Amino acid sequence: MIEVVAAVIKEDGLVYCFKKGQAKYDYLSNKFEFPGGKVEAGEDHRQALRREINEELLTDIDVGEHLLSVEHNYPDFSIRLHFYTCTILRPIGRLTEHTQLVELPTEQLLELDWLPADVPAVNFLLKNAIAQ
Ligand SMILES: Nc1nc2c([nH]c(=O)n2[C@@H]2O[C@H](COP(=O)(O)OP(=O)(O)OP(=O)(O)O)[C@@H](O)[C@H]2O)c(=O)[nH]1
Repeated sequence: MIEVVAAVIKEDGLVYCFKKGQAKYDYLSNKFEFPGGKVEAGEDHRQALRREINEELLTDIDVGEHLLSVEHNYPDFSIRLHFYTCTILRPIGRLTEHTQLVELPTEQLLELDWLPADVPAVNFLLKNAIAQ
């Protein structure tokens, strides 16, 4: 099981959604996801998330509360994906790994084509937004 961390960044009521480019497997390519990546040996989740955001968005974040964790089996590998709310500390420098950034109100998130493992997280955000 691969441990992966992902950042749910919300700014002025909008959620930051990132489109992947071409990936190793077609079923991962060009889908939307939350920025982040694999936890490396010796790192805790928050360290991993800050490192990944430094690399992918060329900026810094504060990692806030843990939202949920989900397990997903892709045809070729399995991940455990941990979502955290994050606050961005300065503007995004540049996208080094994604082809597009879309900022959407929570209610519109399901309009995007998400990685399958992210759909439970999007539903969680929706449910919480409605509950507020
Ligand atoms: N960062 C991130 N990865 C996700 C999400 N949902 C999801 O299924 N994943 C998958 O979890 C793995 C994350 O590892 P990674 O981001 O370090 O992957 P990588 O750079 O090696 O990319 P690659 O495996 O496509 O070459 C990828 O296989 C990615 O497709 C998500 O919301 N954020």
